[in-house]
Amino acid sequence: MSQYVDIGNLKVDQALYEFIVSEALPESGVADGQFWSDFETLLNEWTPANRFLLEERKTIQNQLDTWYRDHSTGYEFEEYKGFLEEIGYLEPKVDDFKITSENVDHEIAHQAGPQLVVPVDNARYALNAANARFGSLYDALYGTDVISEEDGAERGSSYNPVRGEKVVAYAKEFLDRAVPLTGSSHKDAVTYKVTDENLVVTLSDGSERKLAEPEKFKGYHGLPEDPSAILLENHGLHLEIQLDPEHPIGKGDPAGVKDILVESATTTIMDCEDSVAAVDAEDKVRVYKNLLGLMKGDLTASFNKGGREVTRHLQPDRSYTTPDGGEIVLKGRSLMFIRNVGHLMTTPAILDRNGEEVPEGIVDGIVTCLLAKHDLLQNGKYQNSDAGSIYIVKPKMHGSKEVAFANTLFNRIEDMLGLDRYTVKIGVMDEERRTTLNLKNCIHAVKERIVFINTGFLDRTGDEIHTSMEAGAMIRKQEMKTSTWLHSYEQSNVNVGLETGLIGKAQIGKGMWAMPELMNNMMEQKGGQLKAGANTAWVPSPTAASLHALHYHDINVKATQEKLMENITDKIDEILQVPVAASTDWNEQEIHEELENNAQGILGYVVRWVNHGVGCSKVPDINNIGLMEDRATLRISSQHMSNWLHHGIVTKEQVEKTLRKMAKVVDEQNADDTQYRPMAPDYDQSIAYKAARDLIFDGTKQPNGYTEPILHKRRRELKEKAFI
Ligand SMILES: CC(=O)SCCNC(=O)CCNC(=O)[C@H](O)C(C)(C)COP(=O)(O)OP(=O)(O)OC[C@H]1O[C@@H](n2cnc3c(N)ncnc32)[C@H](O)[C@@H]1OP(=O)(O)O
Ligand SMILES: O=CC(=O)O
Ligand SMILES: [Mg+2]
Repeated sequence: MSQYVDIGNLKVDQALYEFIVSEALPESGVADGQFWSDFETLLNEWTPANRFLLEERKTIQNQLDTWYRDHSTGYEFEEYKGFLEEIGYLEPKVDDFKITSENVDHEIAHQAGPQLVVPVDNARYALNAANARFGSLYDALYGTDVISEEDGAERGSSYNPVRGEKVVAYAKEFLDRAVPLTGSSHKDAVTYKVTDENLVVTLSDGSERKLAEPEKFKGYHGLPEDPSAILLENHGLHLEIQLDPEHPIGKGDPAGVKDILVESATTTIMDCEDSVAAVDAEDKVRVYKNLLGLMKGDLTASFNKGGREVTRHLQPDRSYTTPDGGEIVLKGRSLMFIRNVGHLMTTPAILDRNGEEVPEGIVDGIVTCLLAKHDLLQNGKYQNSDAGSIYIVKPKMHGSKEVAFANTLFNRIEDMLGLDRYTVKIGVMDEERRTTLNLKNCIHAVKERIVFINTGFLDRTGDEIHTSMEAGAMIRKQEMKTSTWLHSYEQSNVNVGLETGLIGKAQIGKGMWAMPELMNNMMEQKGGQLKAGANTAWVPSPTAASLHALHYHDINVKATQEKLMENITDKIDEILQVPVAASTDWNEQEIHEELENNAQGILGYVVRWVNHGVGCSKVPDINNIGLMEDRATLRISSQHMSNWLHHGIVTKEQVEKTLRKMAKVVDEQNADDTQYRPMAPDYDQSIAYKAARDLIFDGTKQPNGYTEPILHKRRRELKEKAFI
């Protein structure tokens, strides 16, 4: 239960207060008294504007609901578009402009590469993510389905040499594409050595080869005639051939190659939003503590792995001898962004002068920038931003006024923390329909500090369903992925990013691969995001980052973007194609499948969120494929079920029955977890089950279809019960 400290007219939760005063403020150059008085002023000034924007969301949604109901027998597209313009949903477009963001780190401005996302409340995972700048390609291949288990290549519990051979063959074929030898293959190499500042590779027939592009050789470890590592670079990304003829793997390799390290997550998003469950000050402090540890470089996590106690720290930088005998130092860690929460929620961590919870987005903005200031002041062991910037990702904003609000907030935070103007950079999630349609205006509102746009297609799909809830029954969830609106939204995002000058200054990013176990499919499909114009795309794990990194070697992202610049067209009319089903004559089996799949995902995710405070989980779907579920995927499933219920495709009884059935399935899936509290058979006693029900039965009433109001309420209810 919260104990509050009175600071001016604010009531600040004791735990948060103590963390800020004793850990976050010292050495930040910001004085305690001034900090709290500025905090209060900022809240007084900007809470009303925040509330106003949320009211505007409601007004717009009500107008849309009414319009769709009034046009239930059909409408002309131009009439619809005219209505959207009239209510300000479609904004008048700003004149052409280019962004002017400065002091942007190389990894964002110039280097195309994977972007890893991690729930920052989990120190073990967050450290792993920050360290995922380099990863073992052999491990990523061996441990995933990229290498098939056919012909004796099963994963098994001990090392399988047949599988090992396939891994090595795959990796060397990759080397032949990324850093080819003149007229030969890395498969034929028997030694790698450095002669006259060049990489010289001897083949089994005794002949010698050089790299087809010798300048790709960047450095080495060990002696030139007997190196233990060779550093290469392709498309700006590094890879390291590790040599050790004594190593169990190196021993079996003609050239003693024991592994190939690949530069993987060039950037990482430390997530305070959809992948965490932070409902009160206690949770927020856990999130902030980890972030401070990451910014100062002293975060550690100790845990038992495979029967051994392990303590994880941040990785140091990597140093190599250059071909001419000098030194090259590479960053050992991924460049970190911090994703704040959006404008919607309030937090009980601080109460204002009226005793009301304050906007969580404002608290996140102030506190996370304060934490990141330690990086700028070089108070820690390592440097995150060499360019002196703080990178904040702002999710779930609707239209340019909301982005402008974030911009003003960041101005105020900079003033409050003694930071130069535009030190705080912003990554804008393009994940709400009103932002997609007005993206150029949104970018304009932050043109001096924007460092990315990203198609968060998961939230965006949830918003698509909720926005047009009254328009009719939506197509099936799986069909959304190939629908017109989604395809044009993705294209439009790239077009607008290119048009407003993001190349060389900011990232054009694409969304999450939400099937962490289907890495082979990822390898087949995720390169498509780069061909479509992105220079970064989200991955759910370090392993996925190492594998996705190969796409950046195979595809010349910069050339692709430049080519796409030649064909920029307006996609608004296609984006406005509402995904209402043309026909609703799905058979019983199809309806059943849709319901069960959604219900299983919802329950499987919500039970861990509400009962255990876990914000991101791998939950099996009805085909038993583990899917990454977070609040955005929950938004889709719950809104989809609400939509079908609302339009009579399914009945309340059918939904209740499905929920009860799937709750048992989820209980069984969690049977091995001793901490797990089953939902069946006392469904009415399970707070988690009730949360899942609310999300569906009250889904049409949730603000923009968001799941956080219900999740927070139910999690707090559970925490209070546990406290009593
Ligand atoms: C729509 C959106 O907003 S998407 C953004 C939000 N989503 C995310 O952030 C996804 C983050 N990913 C995750 O949380 C996890 O990968 C999950 C929940 C999907 C799967 O987690 P698990 O079932 O524990 O994964 P699994 O057992 O396969 O792997 C665990 C190992 O991988 C590591 N790992 C998994 N995901 C990550 C990650 N994102 N970052 C760093 N390490 C990770 C863990 O540290 C662990 O390794 P360790 O034992 O050495 O510490
Ligand atoms: O935040 C990402 C999304 O897809 O939503
Ligand atoms: Mg999102």
